[in-house]
Amino acid sequence: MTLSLRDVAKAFGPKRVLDGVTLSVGKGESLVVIGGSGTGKSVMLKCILGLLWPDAGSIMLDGQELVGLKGSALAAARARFGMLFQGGALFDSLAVWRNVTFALTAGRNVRAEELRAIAIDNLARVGLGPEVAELKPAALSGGMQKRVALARAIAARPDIIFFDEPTTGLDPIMADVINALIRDQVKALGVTALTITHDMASVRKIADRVAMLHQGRIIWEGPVEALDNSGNEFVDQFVKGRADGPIRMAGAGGG
Ligand SMILES: Nc1ncnc2c1ncn2[C@@H]1O[C@H](COP(=O)(O)OP(=O)(O)OP(=O)(O)O)[C@@H](O)[C@H]1O
Repeated sequence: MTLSLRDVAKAFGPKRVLDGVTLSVGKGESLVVIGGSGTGKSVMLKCILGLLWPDAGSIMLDGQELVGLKGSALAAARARFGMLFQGGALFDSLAVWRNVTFALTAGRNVRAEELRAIAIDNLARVGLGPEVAELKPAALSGGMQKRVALARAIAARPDIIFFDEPTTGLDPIMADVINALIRDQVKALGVTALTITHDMASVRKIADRVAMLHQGRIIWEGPVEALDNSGNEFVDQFVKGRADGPIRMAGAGGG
């Protein structure tokens, strides 16, 4: 599946958050969008998911315009999406296997034993044993919850998966494990992936290609190998995590 944004704009009152975002992700490709806090990464993702409507521009999914879709047409497009949210967003009252297969039951009558088997298969893909299937999310560590959330994101075999800050709240070692699982599963399933993050370790591990959002536009994009020699001073400052440079953050001090 190919996803392409063209001149996408979104403002909240006088505040222009997206100011003409143009970006594509090709079939089977893993694209990571980086950018500082408040640069509009989440707003961009919400526009793609149909949770916000852009003021202008086009978002095409395999040649179909998503902007303006409603009702069953929007639901059909979304059925091709998988998502891993920042907090994992598991349902506390449901056993892990119910969480993993949640999207598979929508409007269909599938036998519990069949769902449990699908859950166990997808849990194995993220390194979790079948005993985890019966537990409630609250009984799991943060790292295990992320694994379950990843199992859920892949269980419906979506055409494209969106990862929203997939390593938030994890220690660096667990973050590396999750990043490796994401990369391996995305490649194994041949799924298209779009990730938003400011975690450079994630970027280096899961990106084929990187795009940087700054002041409402994509100011640089290139293969992950080019990140350290981008020739772009904004990218350079971000990648190296320097307070000093062309990017001025509110509250960061300096001039
Ligand atoms: N519904 C809304 N109404 C008004 N302003 C909004 C709304 N949603 C987002 N914004 C503003 O848009 C800007 C971009 O927010 P967004 O959450 O997309 O940033 P981000 O790049 O995802 O940041 P972070 O990395 O910190 O999550 C912020 O200034 C935010 O306050």
